[in-house]
Amino acid sequence: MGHCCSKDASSSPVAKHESHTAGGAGNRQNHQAAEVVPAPTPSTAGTNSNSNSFSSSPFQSPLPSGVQPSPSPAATPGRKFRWPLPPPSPAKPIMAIMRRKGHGKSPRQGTIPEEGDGEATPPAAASLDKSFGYPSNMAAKYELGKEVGRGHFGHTCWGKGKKGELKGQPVAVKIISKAKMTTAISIEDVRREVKILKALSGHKHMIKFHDAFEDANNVYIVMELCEGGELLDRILARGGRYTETDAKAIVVQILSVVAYCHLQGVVHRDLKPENFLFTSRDDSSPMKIIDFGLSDFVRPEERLNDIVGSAYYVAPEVLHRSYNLEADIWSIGVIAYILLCGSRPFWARTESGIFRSVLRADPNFDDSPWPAVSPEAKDFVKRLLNKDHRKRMTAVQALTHPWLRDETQAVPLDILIYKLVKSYVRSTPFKRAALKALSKAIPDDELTYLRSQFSLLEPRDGFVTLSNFKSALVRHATDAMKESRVLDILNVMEPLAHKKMGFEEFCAAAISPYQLEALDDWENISTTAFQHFELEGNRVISVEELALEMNLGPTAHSVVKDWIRSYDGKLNLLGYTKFLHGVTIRNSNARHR
Ligand SMILES: Nc1ncnc2c1ncn2[C@@H]1O[C@H](COP(=O)(O)OP(=O)(O)OP(=O)(O)O)[C@@H](O)[C@H]1O
Ligand SMILES: [Ca+2]
Ligand SMILES: [Ca+2]
Ligand SMILES: [Ca+2]
Repeated sequence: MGHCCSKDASSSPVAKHESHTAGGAGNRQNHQAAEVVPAPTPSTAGTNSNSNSFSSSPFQSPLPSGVQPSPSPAATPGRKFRWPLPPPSPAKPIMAIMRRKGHGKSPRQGTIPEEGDGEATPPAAASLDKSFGYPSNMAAKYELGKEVGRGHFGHTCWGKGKKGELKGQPVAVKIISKAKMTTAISIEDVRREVKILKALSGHKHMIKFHDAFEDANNVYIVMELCEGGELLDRILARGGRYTETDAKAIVVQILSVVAYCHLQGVVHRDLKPENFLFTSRDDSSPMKIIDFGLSDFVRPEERLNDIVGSAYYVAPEVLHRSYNLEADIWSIGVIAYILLCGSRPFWARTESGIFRSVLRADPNFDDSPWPAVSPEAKDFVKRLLNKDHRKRMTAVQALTHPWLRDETQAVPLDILIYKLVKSYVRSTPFKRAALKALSKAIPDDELTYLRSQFSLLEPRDGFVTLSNFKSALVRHATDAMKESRVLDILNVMEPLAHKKMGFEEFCAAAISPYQLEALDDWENISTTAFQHFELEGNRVISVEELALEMNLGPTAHSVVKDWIRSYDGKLNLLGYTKFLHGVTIRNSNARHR
C-alpha cells in the first residue's frame, strides 16, 4: 500500500518522491524497449496480486498456472515454487520518512522498518537556510540544453562550456530544486554531495566534477557528461543476464571505484545500476559512478543509523540502523547477482516485503541459470551477500577474490587492515596467540590479499611500524579523508609506534575470524589452527580469567565453563573458536559491535 497514507501527503517528502517515481518511470519508457515493465510501486501493490503484471518482461518465464506469488518470500520458507523475479527496473529511494539521523531508536533484531518508523516532523520550511555559497553566474560559463536523465531528487541536462578550459565541451548539469529541500537533512545532503564529488574527482571510474552553482530556485552541479547511458539500461537491453566475462568487467570497475571511496571514508549508500553511467555508447566503454546524493563520510569504527538507499539494494544492517562501509558491499552483491542471473536476489511487492526478504530470505542460487555459473562466481556473490556484515568481503578483498583476481592490476589499500591491526595491537597476549595460530591455517587465497596489503605498507627490511601505516594512508589521502577523519584511527594504533611487525605477525593481525568463519572450509581451518594453538599458545586459563579476556560478565561463567577442558584447564576447540570471535554472551544476538 501507499506509504504516505498516514501522513499529510501534500507536505510529506514521500509524496514528492512518489510523484517523481512516476515521472522517472515514464521517462525511462520513452527511451527503452516498450516491453520492459518496471516493478510495481508499493502504491499499486496492494491492489495487484496478479502474477501476469510482469509477463511482458523479457526476463520472465511464466509462473506455473494457479501459483500465486507470495507477497513475502521470507514468510514462506517451505515454498515449492520460486516465482520468477521481475526485471531490475529503476529502484526508488527508501521512504524519506525513515530517515532520521541520530534518531534514538536502537536497532532491534528482527524488526522491520515500517512507514511511520521515525517521527515525521516537517520543520517550518521558512526557517531553512537554502543558501550554499556557490556562485550564481552559471549562465556566463555554461549553456544549458535538453534533459538527459532524471532521478527522484533532480534532473540532469546536457550543457556546454562557454569559456575557459571547457569552452565548446559538452557537460552534464544536475539540477536539484530547492523547493524539494524541505528538511535540514535534505539540504545537508546536497551540500555533502557537492563536497564529495569535488573531493573524490580523479579516480578513473569516478564522475569528474567541474563546478557548482545556485540561484533562488536550484542548485546546479556541473560535471563530465556520460553519453553511454546507465548500466541499468544495458542490463535491460541484454535481457538481464551477462556472461561471466562481461559481468566481471562491470563488477571490477564498480569495486575499484568503491574501494577508492571507502578508503577515503566515503560510503555511497545508493549503489545500484542506475548510478553507473557509461562514458560512450561503445560496448567496451568504461563506467563512471554518479549520484553521491545519499553518501556520507564515515570513520572506520563509526556506526551510521539513518535508513537510506533503494530497497532492492539495501543491506540488512542498514535496516537495523547500525552500519558502515559494508553496506555498499551488499549492494554490489545485489548488482553482481543481477548481472549473473538476470533477477533480483530479494524481491517482494511492497517495500516492507522487500525488507523482510533482505533480512531473512536466502537468495536463490539453485535455479537456472545458476547451475551453469562457475563456482567462483557463486562463491563471490555469496561472500558479498552475507547477512552478517562482519563476514562480508571488503571491496579490496573482492578484487582479489579468485573470480576477479588479476595479477596485472594494482590492488588498492584496504582500510580494513587498519581496523584489524588496531584491534590486534590492543588485544591481550592470549588473544594474539590465538590469532597467530589461526593465521597459520589460512588458505592461500587469503594470503594473496595479505601480501598485497603488506607490500602497500612499503615494509623496510621486511618490517612495518606505525609510520608505515601512517604514510600509506597519507599517500592515498584526498580532501575527503580529512572530512571523514579516517586518519584518527592512527591515534589508537599507538602501540605500534615502538614495535616492528613482520609479515608473519601482520597476517595474524590482519585476519578476521568472522570472515574466515564464512568460508566453506572453516571447519578445517579452525581445526588446523587449533592444532597450532595447542602447540604454541594454549595455556591454562581459569573461567574468571577467560570471562575477563572476553569482556564477559559473571553471568557468563557457566557458559564459558564448557569451553575449558576439565582435565588440563586449557581451551577446547569450541572455546578456541568462541574466543577468536570475542562473542559476548549477553549481546550474542546483537549483530553490531
Ligand atoms: N554526468 C552525467 N552524464 C549523463 N547523464 C547523467 C549524469 N549524471 C546524471 N545523469 C542522468 O541523470 C539521472 C539522474 O541523476 P542522479 O542519479 O544524480 O539524480 P538523483 O535524482 O539523485 O537520482 P536518484 O533518484 O537515483 O536518487 C541519472 O540516472 C542519469 O541518467
Ligand atoms: Ca535515476
Ligand atoms: Ca541516481
Ligand atoms: Ca540520488
